[in-house]
Amino acid sequence: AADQEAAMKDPNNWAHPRGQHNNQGYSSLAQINKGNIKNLKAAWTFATGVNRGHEGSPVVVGNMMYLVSAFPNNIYALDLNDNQKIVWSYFPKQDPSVQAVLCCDNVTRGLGFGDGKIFLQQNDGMLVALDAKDGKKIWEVKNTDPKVGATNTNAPHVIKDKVLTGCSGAEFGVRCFIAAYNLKDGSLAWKAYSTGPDAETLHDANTNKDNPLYNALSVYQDVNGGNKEGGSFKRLEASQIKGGEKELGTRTWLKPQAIKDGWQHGGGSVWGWWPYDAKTNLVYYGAGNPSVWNPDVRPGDNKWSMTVTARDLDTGVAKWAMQMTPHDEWDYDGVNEVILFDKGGKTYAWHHDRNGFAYTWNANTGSLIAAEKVHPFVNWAADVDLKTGVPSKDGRYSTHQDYNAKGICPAALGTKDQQPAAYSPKTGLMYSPLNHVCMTYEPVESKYVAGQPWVGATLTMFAGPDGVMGGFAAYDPMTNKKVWYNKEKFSAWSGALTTATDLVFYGTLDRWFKAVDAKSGKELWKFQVGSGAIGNAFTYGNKGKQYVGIFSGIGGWAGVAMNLGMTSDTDALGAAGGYKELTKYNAAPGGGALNVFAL
Ligand SMILES: O=C(O)c1cc(C(=O)O)c2c(n1)C(=O)C(=O)c1cc(C(=O)O)[nH]c1-2
Repeated sequence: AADQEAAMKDPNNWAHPRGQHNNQGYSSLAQINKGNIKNLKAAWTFATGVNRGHEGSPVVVGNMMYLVSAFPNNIYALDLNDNQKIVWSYFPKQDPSVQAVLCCDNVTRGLGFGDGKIFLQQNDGMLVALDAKDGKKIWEVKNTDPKVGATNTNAPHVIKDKVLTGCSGAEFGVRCFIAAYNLKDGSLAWKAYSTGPDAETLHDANTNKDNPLYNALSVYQDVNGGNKEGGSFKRLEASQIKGGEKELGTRTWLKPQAIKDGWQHGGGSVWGWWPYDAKTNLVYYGAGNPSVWNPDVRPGDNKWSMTVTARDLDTGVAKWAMQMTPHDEWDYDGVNEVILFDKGGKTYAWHHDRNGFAYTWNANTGSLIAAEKVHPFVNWAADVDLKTGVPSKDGRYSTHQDYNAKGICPAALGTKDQQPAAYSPKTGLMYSPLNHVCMTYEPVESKYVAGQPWVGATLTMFAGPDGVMGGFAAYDPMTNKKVWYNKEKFSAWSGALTTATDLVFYGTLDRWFKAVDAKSGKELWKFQVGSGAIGNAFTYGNKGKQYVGIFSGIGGWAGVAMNLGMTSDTDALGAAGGYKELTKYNAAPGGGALNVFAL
């Protein structure tokens, strides 16, 4: 959309959920710097009145800021030129029962802007276009159906003449997808499923042309019965793999399964942040775990769950797709954001996966340049083969029905979850919030009933070997080697912001909003906000002044147990036990507010 493109050229705006189409979370605003940051003070705050986890960030266009709360997804449009007066508000009517179908708290990750409209993806599946001027509804479409367990938590992404949205529900056996709607009238442009026939995953003869080995029917050999207790999977080497196969979205769901044609309930949720490269017209996104979490009842690689895909924006057809965790045994969703960056005239795509590896691809071809563990505690796999993208699994951490596998690192919520990393073109480094959590994982038998939870595993979580639950680290994306690492008491469940003055901002679950030196990680400033922060740090300019901000409001998977007062170790899929100390830092529940700072 022309107005969105124009807005993104002015660094005073934050017109995209991650600032720009490249998803870097970077701002060229430079008023706040290492010298004066000690003078950074609270400028204004805004309470959303909603006491659940607040993720994402507002969007800012000119003098207007648009923000959305956790369920029921109330929107406020504030005039930054008039003391943040409420110009309009929009309170959608949603059936409260949808809250029971959201797996990991009542979160939403923000709004989209473009074509004079504000786009809201409601938790209940409605995608709504509002007039940015007065909040009047222009169109709405039903994207997902909570009756079958499908919901939405992603921010709508406006790209050219389309708005993209996704699908959550892999804990309910939903067959998820990414969909593109036309900005003008909400008509469907294309929809690409994560599992199923090529005609529905939108793979064609040219998909993975540059890397035919990504199109393998099988990348592991069963050892001692594979899925059976005591069994495991040996990686096939590139020379042993036959590539160029078709229809893998159905053929990698082998039999016998818990449910006939498991791909029809195969998960592959899509709820991250999606970058776009105008040079190639490619949009990138990750798909989540295969349903159900019990791996024994879905033999095979379960494509294209756990996959990063690059699609043509106009047609939706996949240019390339690489599966990161074939035959997932741990819920290592591949949904985490992809970040695009340029180096030496080439564009690369970077992705810190839940499985504990950071991946760098040639953005255009999908060829893998580097894949490394983000932290040495990752133990389920030793390494990743750069030719095939396949990790070598360690049988000691394979999971099997009715067997409680212990000491698996990372835990299901990964070395990073929804919280997006940021890139600085000034330092050439990626900055990633980290979870430092390990788990026990016991797959159990579970029957599919439409609209009911279909998880199929019990887990407990605990701090990793450093004795802390989280951290924050900088990586060189050309090698994925760590440059510096700070420990955090809890997971850093908040998205990062980098600025032209080599500052990196992020929030913590124990209520700090922090700025560190991008070169060294040294802490330069911190402020205590009203509740744990799981939102994304962002910045904007107004009347010559730079502001930085962040939502506070504890929640998400890490905080949902605290919000609901759950205390048994396995509650909230293991988060209740793992994050029980959060109650020492947060008054339950939630506490949604926006916190904004300036010099
Ligand atoms: O499979 C899914 O459909 C699905 C959806 C979501 C979501 O929509 O928030 C999460 C997850 N899975 C998930 O695995 C996960 O770790 C997670 C964390 C969060 C969060 O907001 O903190 N959401 C989700």
